Amino acid sequence: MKKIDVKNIVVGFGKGGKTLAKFLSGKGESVVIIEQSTLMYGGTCINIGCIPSKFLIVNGEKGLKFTEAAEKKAILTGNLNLKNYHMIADEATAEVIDGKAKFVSDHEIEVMDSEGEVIAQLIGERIFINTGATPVLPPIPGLVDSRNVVTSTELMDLKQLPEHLTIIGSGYIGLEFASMFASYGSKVTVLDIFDNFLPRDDEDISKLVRSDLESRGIIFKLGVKIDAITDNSVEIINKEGKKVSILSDKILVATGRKPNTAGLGLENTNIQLGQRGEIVVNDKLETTVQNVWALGDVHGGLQFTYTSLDDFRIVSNNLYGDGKRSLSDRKNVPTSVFITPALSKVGLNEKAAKAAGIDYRLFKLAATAIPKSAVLNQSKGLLKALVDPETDKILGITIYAEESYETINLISLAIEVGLPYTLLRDKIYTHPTMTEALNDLFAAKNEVK
Ligand SMILES: Cc1cc2nc3c(=O)[nH]c(=O)nc-3n(C[C@H](O)[C@H](O)[C@H](O)COP(=O)(O)OP(=O)(O)OC[C@H]3O[C@@H](n4cnc5c(N)ncnc54)[C@H](O)[C@@H]3O)c2cc1C
Ligand SMILES: NC(=O)c1ccc[n+]([C@@H]2O[C@H](COP(=O)([O-])OP(=O)(O)OC[C@H]3O[C@@H](n4cnc5c(N)ncnc54)[C@H](O)[C@@H]3O)[C@@H](O)[C@H]2O)c1
Repeated sequence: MKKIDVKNIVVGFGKGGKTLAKFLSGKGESVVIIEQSTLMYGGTCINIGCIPSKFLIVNGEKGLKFTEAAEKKAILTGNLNLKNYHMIADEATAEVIDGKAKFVSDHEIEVMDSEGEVIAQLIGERIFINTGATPVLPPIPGLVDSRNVVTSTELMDLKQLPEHLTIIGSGYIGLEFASMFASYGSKVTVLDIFDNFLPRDDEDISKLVRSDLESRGIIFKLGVKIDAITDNSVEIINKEGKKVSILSDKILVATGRKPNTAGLGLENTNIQLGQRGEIVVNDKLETTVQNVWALGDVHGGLQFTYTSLDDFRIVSNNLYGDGKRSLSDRKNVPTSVFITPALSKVGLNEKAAKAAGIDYRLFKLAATAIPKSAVLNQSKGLLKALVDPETDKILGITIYAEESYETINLISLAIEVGLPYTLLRDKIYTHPTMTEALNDLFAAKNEVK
């Protein structure tokens, strides 16, 4: 068994952790990164999250057969996994240890192999926890016993397209996978305990998204109680109190992801957990134990690859920069749900502005007015922007339109630096692009009075 005394231990090969491991080894410091699964070098995003799901979404839209797309996806993730492994393992002062990490005290960690055998004992001057999140499995009778219940990870690895896919949860994963599998030809039903579809979006946007998804054959049953799951059906009680059985050859559970701290041995430390099992951190991502930090999904809050990457910026800035970067700087984080077309947002929408009592001017444009929509043969969608009546600064935007996942980053920057909307309205953009919609969106004729 190895005994290692090292300056830096990174627990989990996630986005924030691997970027930090590379950064620290680049400074010539000793770093050990511990990863429990060889299939997960590089973390959730590249192996079982963003990249494979977006690859399948894009290829479904292009009309590829599911089995062919799934095979190509496996090659892509395999290559990325290997590249990520070498990115750290090839560094002179870094080492990758395969196994599950468990704290035995504040700065001591044991690593176990798949049989639970301890294969290494480590003492780290600094420890960075980056263990991500795992799917929440609601206590629905039959859920754990059904042979056909899957998480997003297993669903993406199927060899055959399910004929009837039922999805429990209408959040990010639920909607992206509904859109994806509808493209491949599955009959998709989406269930949610809440009746309120896309509860944080403006009503005109959420109604439009729902009717567009329904027009592609996706069935929504919202505000339902899921009574039981069998091998081939989901039994629900609908809003009218009637029992309904939904034929399903696969059932995707997409009811949220919780911080992954199970088995990490935090009970052997002074690292505090919050009410939802998240590692409690301060504004600089320090845990309640000195020289132990937490990055990414495991500390609660937003669950995105790009926020985990930003956690790396906070930690590295505090270790080696001016120490000024913190979680409170994280404002106007853009988001995109990769349905077809994509739903992207940054800053305030009408709902949030009204709730906060913030005055706004509203601009609205149907995506059909954008020339590039015709080029892409996708004219569905709606753009809404809120502007401060006093300063002309943009308060927020919702873009439900093709390629909004690109355009949103420009608006996020405009909000960050406080540009007036007139600058975006009058800027020269290349043509034909979805971004040039900003010329039109902010035109006087599109202000809603
Ligand atoms: C299907 C899906 C699609 C998604 N799509 C997007 C998207 O389009 N855009 C986006 O920004 N986000 C997306 N996300 C969310 C995003 O993937 C996560 O927020 C992000 O990957 C979290 O990264 P992380 O740094 O917290 O850790 P992770 O990347 O989750 O890495 C944690 C690592 O720690 C390892 N680990 C856990 N416990 C231990 C232990 N005890 N010992 C050793 N190793 C351990 C795990 O095996 C894992 O490799 C998606 C997620 C899913 C599931
Ligand atoms: N494009 C992206 O950036 C992207 C894509 C996928 C995932 N993600 C990240 O992954 C996280 C997890 O995604 P998710 O979709 O699992 O969670 P989510 O929180 O986005 O949605 C969960 C949904 O499940 C519903 N739900 C909860 N319990 C239920 C129950 N018992 N029965 C029926 N419905 C129930 C909720 O009402 C909600 O609509 C997201 O929050 C997001 O941060 C991001």
